[in-house]
Amino acid sequence: MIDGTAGVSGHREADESLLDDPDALAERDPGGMLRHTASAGAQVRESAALTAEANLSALADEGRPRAVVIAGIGTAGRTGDVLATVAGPRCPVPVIPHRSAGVPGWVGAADVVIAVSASGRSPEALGAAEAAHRRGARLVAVGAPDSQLQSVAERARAPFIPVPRRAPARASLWALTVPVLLAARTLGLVKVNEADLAETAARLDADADRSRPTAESFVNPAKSLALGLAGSIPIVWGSSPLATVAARRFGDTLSANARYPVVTGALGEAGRGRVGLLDGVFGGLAEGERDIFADPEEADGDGTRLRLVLLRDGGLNAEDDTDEPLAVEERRAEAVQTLAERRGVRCDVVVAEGGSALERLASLVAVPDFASIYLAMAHGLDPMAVPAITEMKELSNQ
Ligand SMILES: O=P(O)(O)OC[C@H]1O[C@@H](O)[C@@H](O)[C@@H](O)[C@@H]1O
Repeated sequence: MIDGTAGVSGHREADESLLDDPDALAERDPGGMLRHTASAGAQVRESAALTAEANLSALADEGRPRAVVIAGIGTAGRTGDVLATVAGPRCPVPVIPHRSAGVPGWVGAADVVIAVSASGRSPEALGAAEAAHRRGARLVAVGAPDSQLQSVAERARAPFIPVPRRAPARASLWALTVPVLLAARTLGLVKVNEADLAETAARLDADADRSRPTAESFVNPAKSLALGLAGSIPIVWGSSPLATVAARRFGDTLSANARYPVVTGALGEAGRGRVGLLDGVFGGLAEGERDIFADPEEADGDGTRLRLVLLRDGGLNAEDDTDEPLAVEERRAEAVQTLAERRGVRCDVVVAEGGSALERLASLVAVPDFASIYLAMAHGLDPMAVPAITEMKELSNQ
């Protein structure tokens, strides 16, 4: 056990046996990150109900906006990426996630700003809500009830969707995402229907069940993904725009929960650049030097290696002429798997399931979310405590 300078303690080598010991898991997760993450399906249902109560109909009175800006940081910011991908390339107006304070200079009365903050107090979301109001843009706010964000929304006479704060922002992705999607639906920008929401919630429940702490590693997809990643540098690539949102989300949770460095991105882009990582000192070069007769279970003392996680969409974009043809995405995914295999870089593949874009996204997010928590716990790290983020906020006075 090592004690870090910030009071975080853990061990460098992952201890596999911890993951199959429910008491040890409970002890290492005092804040209940596993429980919060397992509530994803419930978050979808609850947020759908809360959004219905908030009555967004006035939002549509002025018709279709020129553009929609989703303002927020961290997980709140990811909701903008989710909306952009679910709206897809056929969306009639630009959907623009915005992560810095204020709003882009061009935002005006013809636009809609959706300000999102789990705590209801991030300077980015508050600044955007205030700027939207000043400029006469339509505003929708999503976040903690009785927060500063709610006050700004009330002052602006803008709809506010209260999302109860039960967990850290990163374990509230679904609670924050659903109001954003439903606001966009009211504006006529996405086709998310009640069945899509119900099926997405059911998918999240089923994946939470497969990933539950009492399911042992050999049948638990999240535990086996975590153990595969242990001690490696994860490279997470998404085969499509939708899968890339899931890849970036896995980057967020691997960094914050497991405190692993991680490279994430779109496979299309990586294939023209970052795929070169597979040849480097953490990739093919390291694998080439490995003694093929060595016991793979032996402690991995001879260097850190890459581990590729490929999130494959295989979605329903065949008829979508403005999106990349499915066949290209599929060929690229096969190609990178071959490349990794030739270099001895191990690769995990998660394949999306489900009919709607939202459900497919859920199927690529759920198991990796749990894996990031199990990876933290295999190292004896409390997945909830993030002293570096708190310290950063204090030092930068935010
Ligand atoms: O959603 P809010 O509360 O604005 O927080 C936005 C982000 O803030 C950061 O400091 C972290 O806490 C992130 O996990 C979070 O997503």
